[in-house]
Amino acid sequence: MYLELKDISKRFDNKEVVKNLSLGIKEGEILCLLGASGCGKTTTLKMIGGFLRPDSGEILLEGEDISSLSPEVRPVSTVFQSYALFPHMNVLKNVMYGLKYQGYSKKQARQEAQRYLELVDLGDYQEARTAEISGGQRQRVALARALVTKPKVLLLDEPLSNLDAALRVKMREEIRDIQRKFKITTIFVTHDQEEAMVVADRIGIMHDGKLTQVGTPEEVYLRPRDAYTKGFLGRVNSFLTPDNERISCRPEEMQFCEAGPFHGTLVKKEFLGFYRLFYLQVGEDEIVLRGDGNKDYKLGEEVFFCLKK
Ligand SMILES: Nc1ncnc2c1ncn2[C@@H]1O[C@H](COP(=O)(O)OP(=O)(O)OP(=O)(O)O)[C@@H](O)[C@H]1O
Repeated sequence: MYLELKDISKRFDNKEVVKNLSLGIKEGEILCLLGASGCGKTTTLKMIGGFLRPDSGEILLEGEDISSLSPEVRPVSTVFQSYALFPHMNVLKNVMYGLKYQGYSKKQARQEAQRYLELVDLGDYQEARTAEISGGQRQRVALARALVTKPKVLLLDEPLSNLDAALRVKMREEIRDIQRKFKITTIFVTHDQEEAMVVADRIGIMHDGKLTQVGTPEEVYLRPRDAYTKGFLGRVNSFLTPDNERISCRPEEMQFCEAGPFHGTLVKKEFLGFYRLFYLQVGEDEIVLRGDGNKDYKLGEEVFFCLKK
């Protein structure tokens, strides 16, 4: 493995936040760490970036232990949620700043920063102040500043969380394109499962300081190893049959069937264009079924459903 976390742990006060976590990242891949708020994603990323020291365990990059290197000399660049750009500097200076400790002459640093701004399609914005450009452009400046140092690993901590919904969708594709263009080994932290599915080569699901599963988006969604992973990634419908048997399955494994054998009361519905979501109360449980855009049911109606064969 290119980057290896070996049994790393981190505790704050009396709370163990990362617990004997081991993970291997392949060269050139983009791995998403996905998990609910507080599960330890950012702490893990900070240990890889050098901003926190693990209490135990090793971090190996190409076989060498980098755990004791400070962030400035570690061949790892981090883009934080806030981007941490300097508002008093223009775009070019912000990117040049990344090269400050790398022994470049001013002229070389300028040329290199310009080259990277071209690569992220911001060649025309060198003189702009960061306050004058859009959120998506600021994101690309932060990426250029991180990449200009030619790190071996790029760390992205919830990089899209400050953008509005439409821009998030656009930028996640751009990040993916930039990552491919630079073939840079990347770890991307998010709590948004759709974002992880779209961006990642592999996803590591984190829960309570541990990894529950690591695999391709298809593997973790279609073959979740435990109930937490299954419930976290996508939705699980769980309900009691008239024979008191509990059935748990994905919404896409169920359909409306006039003949039953199951039924529930329609309590909520959402029209989403080419499909609708119908929420049914089944005893104490609420489940959701997807119907096509044409077929509608009335609120309060008793509707029948079955499991797909
Ligand atoms: N410097 C610190 N001192 C004390 N506790 C901390 C510190 N940093 C993080 N924690 C705690 O560690 C736990 C994990 O935090 P972390 O930021 O790693 O989670 P996360 O999965 O990234 O969550 P989020 O998605 O909300 O950022 C939380 O309970 C948090 O309060």
